[in-house]
Amino acid sequence: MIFKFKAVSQKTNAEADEEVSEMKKQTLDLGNGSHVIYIPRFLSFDQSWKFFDFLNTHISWTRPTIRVFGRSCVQPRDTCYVASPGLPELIYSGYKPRVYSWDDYPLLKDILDAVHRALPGSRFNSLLLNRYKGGNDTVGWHADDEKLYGPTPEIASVSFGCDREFLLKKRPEKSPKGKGSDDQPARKRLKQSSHTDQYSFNLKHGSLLVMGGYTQRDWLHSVPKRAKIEATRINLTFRLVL
Ligand SMILES: O=C(O)CCC(=O)C(=O)O
Ligand SMILES: [Fe+2]
Repeated sequence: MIFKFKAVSQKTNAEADEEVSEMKKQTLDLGNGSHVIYIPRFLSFDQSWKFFDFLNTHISWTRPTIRVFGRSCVQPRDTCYVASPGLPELIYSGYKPRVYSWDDYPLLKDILDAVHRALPGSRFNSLLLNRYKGGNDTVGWHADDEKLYGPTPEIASVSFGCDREFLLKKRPEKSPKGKGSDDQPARKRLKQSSHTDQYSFNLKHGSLLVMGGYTQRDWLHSVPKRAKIEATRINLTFRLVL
């Protein structure tokens, strides 16, 4: 069944429930209390292009200098940060983004409302936007495990524009001293870390991906470079700052 995103307006609870139940939802249990939900057609194709055009043109994008492994470098993607007033400040990779308000971009509030309707019981109050202007733009392996999100952050990621691959890989397990996996033969280690330790999603235009439970503690994610891609992708990650 296909989820159709109609006008962004107030809906009755019954209408909202119907919308959510019409969406094709795939859940992936990553084990040990981590999971991912993927809804490929969260927003309709046409509506999503309207959102893309608006965001591409009107968001106040910046490409900041960040610090990675002790070195300064230009972040390989554009970014913008929106949050409700009075929340603790976000700092990542030594960079403290300027905070825009939801009132600066009412359309983002509409997308937030649609996310809330799709995920009853979840709440988000901040949003990190990323724009990848072609396949050289990327986000390296990381977890969104900043303290301000608490121990089990839920992150709702909406994508527009060009499809990009999104990878999830298990963090290497910390082994107790002296009993590390280094003691095992290489062949056995390889076997153990082979199958379900990495997943790939092709994040489609108008899709919603949700990372929940302990995903930020136990897994890393990335959007790798893709030399042949020239088109732009915009990604919105909604988060709850506690
Ligand atoms: O672009 C994406 O799909 C992921 C972005 C991301 O991981 C982040 O902003 O922390
Ligand atoms: Fe992330």
